[in-house]
Amino acid sequence: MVKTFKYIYGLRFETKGLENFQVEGPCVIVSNHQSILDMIGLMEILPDNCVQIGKKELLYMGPVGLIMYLGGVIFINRKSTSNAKTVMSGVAQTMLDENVKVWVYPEGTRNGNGDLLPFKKGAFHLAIQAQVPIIPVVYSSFSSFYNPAKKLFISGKIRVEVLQPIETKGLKAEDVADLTERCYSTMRETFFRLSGLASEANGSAQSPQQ
Ligand SMILES: CCCCCCCCCCCCCCCCC(=O)SCCNC(=O)CCNC(=O)[C@H](O)C(C)(C)COP(=O)(O)OP(=O)(O)OC[C@H]1O[C@@H](n2cnc3c(N)ncnc32)[C@H](O)[C@@H]1OP(=O)(O)O
Ligand SMILES: CCCCCCCC/C=C\CCCCCCCC(=O)OC[C@@H](O)COP(=O)(O)O
Repeated sequence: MVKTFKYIYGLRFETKGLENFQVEGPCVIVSNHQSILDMIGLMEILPDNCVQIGKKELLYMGPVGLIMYLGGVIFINRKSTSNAKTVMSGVAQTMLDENVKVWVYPEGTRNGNGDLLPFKKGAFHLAIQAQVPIIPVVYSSFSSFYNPAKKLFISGKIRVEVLQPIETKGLKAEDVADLTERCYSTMRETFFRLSGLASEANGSAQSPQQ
């Protein structure tokens, strides 16, 4: 149902690389998060047996929270790193036992400023703990058709690219920072390419540590 909202809002999706989802077994999918419109983009390409990590406040959104709960969304408390870590280490085991893919928005919040925020590390810890590949997914910028500050919301096209899986076999906790950085720079480059933006337009690249 959420997927069909694209017709109401006049959104078109142009998707590339869906074959990259055909990995054996579970994986961690990471993607950029600009707005609630991402829920339409999520449903457009959602693979089977895939659950998302969401902030726990969403659980209290009435029927929407209930649907998410029944759909298997994993809720974390972002205000408590230790809670989020505990929940996510349980997820590593479950995804292996039950062969599920986990979708994480590594920016940790919505961000429509025409760039990617530095990535949080949870998704990368999760992939390394479970020793499963990471599949990055990038959605082009919505700014040409959707900008709440300018009261702009017209029809538009979203380019989506599912990138090649990044293996984590043999990586350890000390490799998380490097893995995060690699994913971030690949996704940021892809974001600018898909959005038709020059990377310099938004200042120099920030490393996830900054
Ligand atoms: C009307 C129709 C209705 C229909 C409805 C149906 C709708 C269905 C929709 C589907 C639902 C979709 C839901 C989407 C929801 C989207 C969201 O909510 S996005 C927001 C929530 N998501 C996230 O925040 C995920 C990304 N965040 C992280 O991964 C974070 O790392 C964190 C796990 C939350 C922790 O964050 P924070 O406390 O800010 O800490 P960090 O700086 O990242 O890390 C601190 C420190 O801890 C280390 N660390 C982090 N994780 C781990 C771990 N798992 N194990 C071990 N260590 C970990 C990290 O390395 C840092 O240490 P360092 O020394 O600095 O490296
Ligand atoms: C004018 C725009 C209207 C767009 C409507 C699009 C249709 C939306 C489809 C389904 C609605 C229900 C899904 C609700 C899930 C909300 C997920 C979400 O985007 O949560 C925000 C969270 O990630 C980050 O939170 P913050 O940015 O830190 O706070």
